[in-house]
Amino acid sequence: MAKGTTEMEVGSDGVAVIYIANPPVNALSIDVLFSLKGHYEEVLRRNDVKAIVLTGTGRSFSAGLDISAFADIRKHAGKPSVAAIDGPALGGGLEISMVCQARISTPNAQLGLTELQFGVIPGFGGTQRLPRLVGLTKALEMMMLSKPIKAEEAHELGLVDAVVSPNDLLNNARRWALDIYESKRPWARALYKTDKLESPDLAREILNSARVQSRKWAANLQYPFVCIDAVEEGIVSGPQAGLRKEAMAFQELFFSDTCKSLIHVFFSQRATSKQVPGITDLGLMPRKVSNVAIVGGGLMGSGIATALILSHYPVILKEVNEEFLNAGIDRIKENLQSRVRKGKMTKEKYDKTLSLLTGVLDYEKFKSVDLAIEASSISNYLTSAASSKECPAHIMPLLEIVHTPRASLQAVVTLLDVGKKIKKTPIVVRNCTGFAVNRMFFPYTQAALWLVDHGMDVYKIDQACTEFGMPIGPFRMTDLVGFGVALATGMQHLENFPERVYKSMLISLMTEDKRTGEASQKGFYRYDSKRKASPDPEIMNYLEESRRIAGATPDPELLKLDNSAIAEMVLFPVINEACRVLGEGIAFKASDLDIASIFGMGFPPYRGGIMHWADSIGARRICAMLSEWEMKYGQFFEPCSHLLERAAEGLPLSALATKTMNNQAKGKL
Ligand SMILES: C[C@@H](O)CC(=O)SCCNC(=O)CCNC(=O)[C@H](O)C(C)(C)COP(=O)(O)OP(=O)(O)OC[C@H]1O[C@@H](n2cnc3c(N)ncnc32)[C@H](O)[C@@H]1OP(=O)(O)O
Repeated sequence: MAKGTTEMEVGSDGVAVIYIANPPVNALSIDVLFSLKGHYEEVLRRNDVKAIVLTGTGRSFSAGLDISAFADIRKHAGKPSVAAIDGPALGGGLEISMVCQARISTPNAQLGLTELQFGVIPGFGGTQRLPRLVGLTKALEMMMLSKPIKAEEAHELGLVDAVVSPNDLLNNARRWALDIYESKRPWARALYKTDKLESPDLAREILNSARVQSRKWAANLQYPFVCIDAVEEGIVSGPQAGLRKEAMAFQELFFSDTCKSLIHVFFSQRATSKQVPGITDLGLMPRKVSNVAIVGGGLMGSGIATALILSHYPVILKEVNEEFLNAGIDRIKENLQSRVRKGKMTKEKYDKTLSLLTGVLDYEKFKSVDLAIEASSISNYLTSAASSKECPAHIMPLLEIVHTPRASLQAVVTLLDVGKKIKKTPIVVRNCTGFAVNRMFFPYTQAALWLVDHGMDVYKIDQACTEFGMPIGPFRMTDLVGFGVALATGMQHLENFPERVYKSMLISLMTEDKRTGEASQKGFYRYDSKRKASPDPEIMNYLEESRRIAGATPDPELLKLDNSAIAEMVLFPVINEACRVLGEGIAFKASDLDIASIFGMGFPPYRGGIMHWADSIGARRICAMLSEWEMKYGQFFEPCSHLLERAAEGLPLSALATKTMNNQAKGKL
């Protein structure tokens, strides 16, 4: 079935208006592009058509290439085209508008070449036209950051020729197109503009600076550098050469694993709140939430309160006594003041936001709230919103909504809506120790401690994990969260999963000597006053004592492992635990765990998330490696049934195994 099309109407003024019609965002599917090509060929043949306006149906010009398709577009000469832009014009959407001779937009247009968020580069001429319309520096910034700009800035830069009201958009564009047709306005062709381009020497400096910047955030990635190379080719050898380099590079990148992974993340992130079986498919609508009450003003509660008042929700914060309440309010003030210090918030906005907060010591005002969130340990009668304890809730992009048996489905649907409104990515999980993120990643530190007790170097393990793409290694992370949290979390898991907790004494030994992580300026690393971490030779004493207590002897085989193999030995147990979380029904779908791993633990998005990455390796290989390690080193590595079943059947980890399907059919699950 065709996915989208273009529609055309020719007015008595001789202007053909072509509408891109592929709701909801007018993505450029193959059907749309072929239809667009057909309409352009038709208007070039028609004598009653003097000029063309290209626009989108609904409130979107176009969100760019339909990222499940690949297409090509040819430039059209002969009759002037003007793009009439309302809403997003992103990726290929902006690119086809730059092929037009002019662009008219409404004030709420968003214009950007956002392809790098999918691991590709602009493929419809954007690497050549955007620099020539807005200058090299701004063009590189927009492409590297995948960050759209608003109409006003686009107009100042010359990307948009006029900004008009939505009601005047089409008529303005028609008039503009006719003016070009009647030679009252220039026939502009962005591809050959040069007035915005910097001098060759300055351009070379700008391009190299972009490469240096990209190395800081994209050390493991190729596509940002491929984009810069395509831009440079056009500057050095001319726009046609640049187009050729861009087209070849785009095709190669579009079929890469990185692109597939990033597209998977894009759709999975949107699916976390839309496809929750047994919850979002019941026709329940989110209740209107005008104000929220929070029980508990600790790190979690004050973070949630901060996120809510930043999104303009009035919040009632309840604590057990004046001291705790003031402490909670002070945490929230500090969270806001930090934004003021960083220039993200004005003093006026600070005052206005803080005025939304009311502190109470009883439940009297709870009678008038629409939503209550418990962020302490009082009960599971309410919907408990928790995220990884290592990061304040207003910073954490992930919101784990714990669907306890007593939490109403209505409350969950409403919290999903509130979660998105406070700019979080919500996932629904069932209740268990550590919910999804902390449970899945508990083995991250455990496996690392096991490797260290068997002779491996602490800093080599961290380096192997950061080379894999994790933001920080397990030991640097343990220093960051603090040994108190690490020990408390360890106790929780030991109580609930004793058969698969590795009992290392290393952290306890260090804690006895007041080595408790970054806060004490020494843990696995030593920290200077600016929190810069350096390896600390003093930990050797603790390592030797820990190895002695563990009765572990250094394994020569382990010490030969390269960094890629070390990362697998740390992360395959994480995959194993993720499979348990999925198999036990704690998580509703594998893609939710992908999003949880990325947004909750910084798992590299360009690998698609923990389960997507696991499926790129295959259940069979992961199972075989874990089984081999279990034979050699013990139960910590024992593959779970979810993994074993899929390995046996050669299924992806996200698939329902035959046994599971049969059990469900018998009502056993
Ligand atoms: C030719 C080359 O240059 C390559 C390209 O063009 S690559 C594509 C570049 N495009 C983008 O980066 C834009 C991606 N989309 C967005 O940023 C946002 O969707 C939006 C700003 C356009 C709209 O945001 P919002 O209003 O929040 O709505 P959603 O994000 O939820 O999107 C609504 C549904 O549309 C689907 N969708 C969005 N963009 C695309 C796309 N490019 N291709 C296919 N589908 C797209 C999205 O998944 C939502 O679908 P759902 O089923 O409703 O969940």
